[in-house]
Amino acid sequence: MNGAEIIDGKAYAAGLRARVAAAVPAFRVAAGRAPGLAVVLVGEDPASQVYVRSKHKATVEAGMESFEHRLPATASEMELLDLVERLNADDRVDGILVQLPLPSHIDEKRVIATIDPDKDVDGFHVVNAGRLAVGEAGYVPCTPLGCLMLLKDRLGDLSGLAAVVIGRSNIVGKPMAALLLAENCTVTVAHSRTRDLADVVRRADIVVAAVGRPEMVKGDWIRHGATVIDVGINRVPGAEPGKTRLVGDVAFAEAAAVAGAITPVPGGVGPMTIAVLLRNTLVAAHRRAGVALPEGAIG
Ligand SMILES: Nc1nc2c(c(=O)[nH]1)N[C@@H](CN(C=O)c1ccc(C(=O)N[C@@H](CCC(=O)O)C(=O)O)cc1)CN2
Repeated sequence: MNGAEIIDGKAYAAGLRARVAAAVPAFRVAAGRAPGLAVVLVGEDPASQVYVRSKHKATVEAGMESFEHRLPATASEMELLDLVERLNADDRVDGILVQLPLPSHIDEKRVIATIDPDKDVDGFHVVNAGRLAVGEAGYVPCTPLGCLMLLKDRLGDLSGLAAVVIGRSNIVGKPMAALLLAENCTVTVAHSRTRDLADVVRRADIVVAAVGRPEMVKGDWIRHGATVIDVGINRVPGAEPGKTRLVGDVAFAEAAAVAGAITPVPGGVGPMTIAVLLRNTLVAAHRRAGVALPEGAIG
């Protein structure tokens, strides 16, 4: 029996995008310009092209200015670094995002390190990772911040809850753990070397799965009533030859039978990524222009 509440990330993301859009006109009046987001795509990765197009559309729909830069897959690291430096110096640009993954000849760390931390709306720069670790205001990576918003929307106060984050990437696992710790959860970060992973997960009130392995987390790993956030987006062969379908890192049907609430894939965490990007860009625009963002404007 499927007993879990299905957490509708698509609906929550639509609400957040509407709140961001509603706050833009007041910023335009106060600053005399729109918030600006620059997105850089290197190469022709099909999924990245879709995400960058969606970011442009969402930015324009929110009333912000979108600066899209596309470089060929053959672009040198130096060309990309020069572009990032130009965006750092451009006053119309509040947020800079370099779409990942980058072609293998480009050093991702070097590119991220070149972005001005105060325009780093992806929250990937070590300065922002450090700010998050010590509880200072900065920019938090969009996917984990989106997960936290969904958790707080369902559970309210997270204090004292046992949370397990499966995966320790710099982009999701580590910032997710820092965010949950800041909410006074007791946090365990599990990974490929964790022993008795199923038992570790069974103790959790909150499970965040971010490993990138299709349906790895089984239903009998989930504690009755737990809240399950599935960050995985894995394309696997579909029922018909030549077709594919998306699945998460959690075996959805099994887990939904025991969980209290669970995010679906698609339609769970994924749509939050772009909504939080707009939220971070709005925050960056206010900070850079020295304009106060009204309390509670974007939740
Ligand atoms: N610089 C960055 N690069 C990448 C990031 C990022 O946050 N910053 N995240 C991902 C890709 N991504 C945004 O860039 C992203 C991934 C997924 C979705 C989404 O809405 N997914 C849908 C399903 C989409 C589909 O059908 O394929 C869902 O889960 O419902 C949005 C954005 C890597 N790169």
